[in-house]
Amino acid sequence: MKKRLRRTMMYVPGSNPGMLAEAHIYGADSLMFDLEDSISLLEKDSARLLVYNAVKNIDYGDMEIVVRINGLDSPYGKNDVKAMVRAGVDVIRLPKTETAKDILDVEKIIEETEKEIGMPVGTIKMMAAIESALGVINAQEIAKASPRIMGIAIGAEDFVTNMKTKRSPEGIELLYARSQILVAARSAGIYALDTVYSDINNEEGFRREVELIKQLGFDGKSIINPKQIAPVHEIYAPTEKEIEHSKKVINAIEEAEKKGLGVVSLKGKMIDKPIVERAQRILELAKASEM
Ligand SMILES: CC(=O)SCCNC(=O)CCNC(=O)[C@H](O)C(C)(C)COP(=O)(O)OP(=O)(O)OC[C@H]1O[C@@H](n2cnc3c(N)ncnc32)[C@H](O)[C@@H]1OP(=O)(O)O
Ligand SMILES: O=C([O-])CC(=O)C(=O)O
Ligand SMILES: [Mg+2]
Repeated sequence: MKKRLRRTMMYVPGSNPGMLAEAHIYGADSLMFDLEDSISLLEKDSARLLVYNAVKNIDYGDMEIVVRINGLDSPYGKNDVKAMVRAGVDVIRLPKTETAKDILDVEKIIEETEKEIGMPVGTIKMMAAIESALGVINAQEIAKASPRIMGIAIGAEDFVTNMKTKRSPEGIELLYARSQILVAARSAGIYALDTVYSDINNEEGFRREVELIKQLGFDGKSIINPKQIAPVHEIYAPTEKEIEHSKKVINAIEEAEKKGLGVVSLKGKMIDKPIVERAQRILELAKASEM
């Protein structure tokens, strides 16, 4: 699977033609067209058609196109899946995923549609949003349910509702779910995406949350507004100091390897395999951030 940066995945309501037409100009890493909770029941069918036409006709370039479908327990889910495979989206995101079976049921329709239109089976990737206690408990089986799954995400608004609480600035109510989702994603070797921050004018609060989720280990965040792109990219970018240090680590280990050593010290600190891996990741992120 192509390695991508997924620091920002921006929701775009599928019912808004203006936003669908312009969403790619702001520079998010991925766009996520929504057919689920931002769309009223009256607009479900027209939004599906709008998103289908947008994906078919607008040149989004290299940008990753994700579509959040409605669940198969709704009257819209099956048609959403079929239309989005036909449109040729990169990723179908299933909301409110609770079990591996939820994934397999959607995958079956994806595969049938791929075969119908002569698309190689496996082309369309999947993503699961985990938004309930049951989903969190089953995070590991969800993450491993299919080789199509490129990542899992937490959906905190639904999750806190299910948990009979609400979101706080510190996010203590999300710590267990975030950690569980991260561990599940890492154990499956896939991406982990954090949830939306709804207060779009509170930049300070947003930045605090982004610092927290970066430190926990998330690859990035679902966002809802172009204003949220720059702070995330800025916070995820490695500092000059980190880049310089990482280069020294790589040089030191290369020198050590020439001498047949697996561990060396750099300015009195031990350098071995995990530290080298971290340095490599920082340099990859720096390259991708065009630093
Ligand atoms: C719990 C959940 O399920 S969350 C996921 C579902 N929610 C969503 O998808 C909501 C996505 N976000 C939005 O619809 C909007 O950002 C809103 C309604 C929250 C705020 O909208 P606005 O008040 O218009 O925001 P703002 O004034 O910052 O917009 C500035 C520009 O960015 C555009 N824009 C704003 N949000 C988006 C977006 N998500 N995607 C694309 N373009 C956007 C606006 O159209 C506007 O463009 P213009 O200057 O050409 O007119
Ligand atoms: O994906 C998200 O973060 C938005 C969402 O559905 C939720 O929070 O319930
Ligand atoms: Mg939700």
